[in-house]
Amino acid sequence: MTTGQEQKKISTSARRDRFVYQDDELIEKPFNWSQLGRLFTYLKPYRKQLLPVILVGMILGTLTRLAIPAIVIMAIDEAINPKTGDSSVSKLLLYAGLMFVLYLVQWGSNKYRIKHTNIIGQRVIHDLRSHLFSHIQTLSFKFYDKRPAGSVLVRVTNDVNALQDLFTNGVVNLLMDCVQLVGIVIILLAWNFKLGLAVMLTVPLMFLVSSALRKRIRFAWQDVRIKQSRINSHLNESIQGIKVTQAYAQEKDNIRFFERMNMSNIKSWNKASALNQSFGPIIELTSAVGTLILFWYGSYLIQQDELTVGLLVGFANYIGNFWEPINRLGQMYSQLLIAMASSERIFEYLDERPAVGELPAANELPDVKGDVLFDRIVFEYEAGRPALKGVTIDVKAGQSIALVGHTGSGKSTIMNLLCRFYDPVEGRVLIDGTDIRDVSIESLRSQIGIVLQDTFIFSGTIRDNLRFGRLNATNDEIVEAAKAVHAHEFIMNLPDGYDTEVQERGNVLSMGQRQLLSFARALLANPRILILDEATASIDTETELKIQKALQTLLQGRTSFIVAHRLSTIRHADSIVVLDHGSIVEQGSHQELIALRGTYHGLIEAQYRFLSA
Ligand SMILES: Nc1ncnc2c1ncn2[C@@H]1O[C@H](COP(=O)(O)OP(=O)(O)OP(=O)(O)O)[C@@H](O)[C@H]1O
Repeated sequence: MTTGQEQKKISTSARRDRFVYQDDELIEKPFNWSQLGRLFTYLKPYRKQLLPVILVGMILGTLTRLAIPAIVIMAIDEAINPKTGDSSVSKLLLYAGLMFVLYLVQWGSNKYRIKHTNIIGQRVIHDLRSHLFSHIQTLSFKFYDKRPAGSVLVRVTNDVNALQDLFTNGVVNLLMDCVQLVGIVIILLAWNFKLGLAVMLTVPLMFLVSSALRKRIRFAWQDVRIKQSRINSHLNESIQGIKVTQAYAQEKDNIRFFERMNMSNIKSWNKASALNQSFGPIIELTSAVGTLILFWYGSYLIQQDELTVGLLVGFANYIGNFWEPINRLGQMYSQLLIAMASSERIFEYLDERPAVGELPAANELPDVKGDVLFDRIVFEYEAGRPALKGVTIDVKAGQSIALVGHTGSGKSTIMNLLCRFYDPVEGRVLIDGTDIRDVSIESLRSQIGIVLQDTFIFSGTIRDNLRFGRLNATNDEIVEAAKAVHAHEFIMNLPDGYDTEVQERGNVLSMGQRQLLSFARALLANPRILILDEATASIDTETELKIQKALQTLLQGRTSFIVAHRLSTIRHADSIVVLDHGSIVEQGSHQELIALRGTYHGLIEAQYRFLSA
């Protein structure tokens, strides 16, 4: 089946399913040598450590391995069955002693090689994983918008792991086997050209047969990676969405879906593994034919006096050593194919540039006063679907601006642009007259505090989570910030107060408590510009009243943007911007907009009707 057909099959079957994971597709590319070269650049920092491994482990190991059959030949032809003179026990003992020393050297060099290639290999894997992780940390929201978290996870874990074998012993074994093969070929041809050529007749035949297999093996392993990636994506989603799944009693359906994915993964793995194993019999067959030729033609040459018995035994010995590396090279090739499939996926991420880039000469944004201008902003997440259509908002330092409008009208998008999570397609965002694209992202974001709709609580203590706002905040400052937003009380009621451990996403905390924590976090950061996105949506009326006061302190002297559905919370804003389908339809104070009796008035009325219904 062609790759195109396979791709089509995968995407149509995915579309029929309830969950769709389509980010990974089979990639049809020829074996990519430059990619292999790129992979090996990770070995560069370890050149110095590699040199002794190559010299001692590889060359010494290979030389001794090649020398042993030569000693056997000498022992037979000179000590056991010499053409002239009698057999000699002392000579035999000498050769036996020599062989013992060679075996000892071989054992030592192997031990040294295995130990050091493992150490270097693990370091390379560590470097690659760190590089990948730090790279994806810098990628923009746009990158994450398109990919399920599980799929990103697989690349940093499974795909990097898949390179482990290659780097721990693969590379060195590959080189050793190549050197050994070349050595054997030269020795055999030099000893007896005709016999050497005859026993190697089967090699081209073997390559011909196995090359047909290679492409299929590469695709098969790529397919396995894709299946695993989908399993991880689904697993991640299932864990994140377990509450919704259980609330809608969809567990059985989820289990069935997972089972199908799991089964399909096994099938792919079995297929790839079977293809892999088909290398073995090909090698065995060619090896058997080669040995047959050796003894048949070899005995003929002995009869013709062109070969000694010792040389025939030596040939047999070398031939055994000849197929062994070829067999390993075959396995190594499969290993290489697995590694190529994974590295393709790793490099795809490493080549991804942040959609929001930084100019090479980006300056630090100086301490800001807080003037913000959104200047004729046009923005679209996906080409052709504008989320903002020419929005201009002029905010003076210290003002509070409320953004209201129907769901999907573009409120959060405006805030995303202020933080440079995305860049506008047209127009610019200025802070104190400076285009935010001209300054470093870190200096920009460090001066903006955000309380997002989805408050993320990291694994760690409450104190650590608060300190996320400002890493060098003292314990007293943390408590002060928590008190200011009325979080102190509930924190002190937790089993270990500020030292209570919370888990990822803060499951032990209520939504309201999580929001209070993120208020305190923002307060600690003490930014000149503050964004509260739906900040009060999950807080009960009593708590809301409490924090209204705290918010006033929090907002004082800062430029603030409040995105809120609860219109009661934004009454006191200096200006209210009403958005509709990505455009500003009204702007003014609460009183002015009420008097206008337009969209804002309609929103207030609707909310009032809803509350009193
Ligand atoms: N990551 C995204 N990728 C593609 N489209 C998006 C993305 N985020 C938002 N949109 C689209 O952009 C438009 C504006 O979304 P935005 O989140 O700014 O609305 P909002 O006014 O904040 O809505 P809400 O009040 O529901 O939070 C919507 O049509 C939405 O579907």
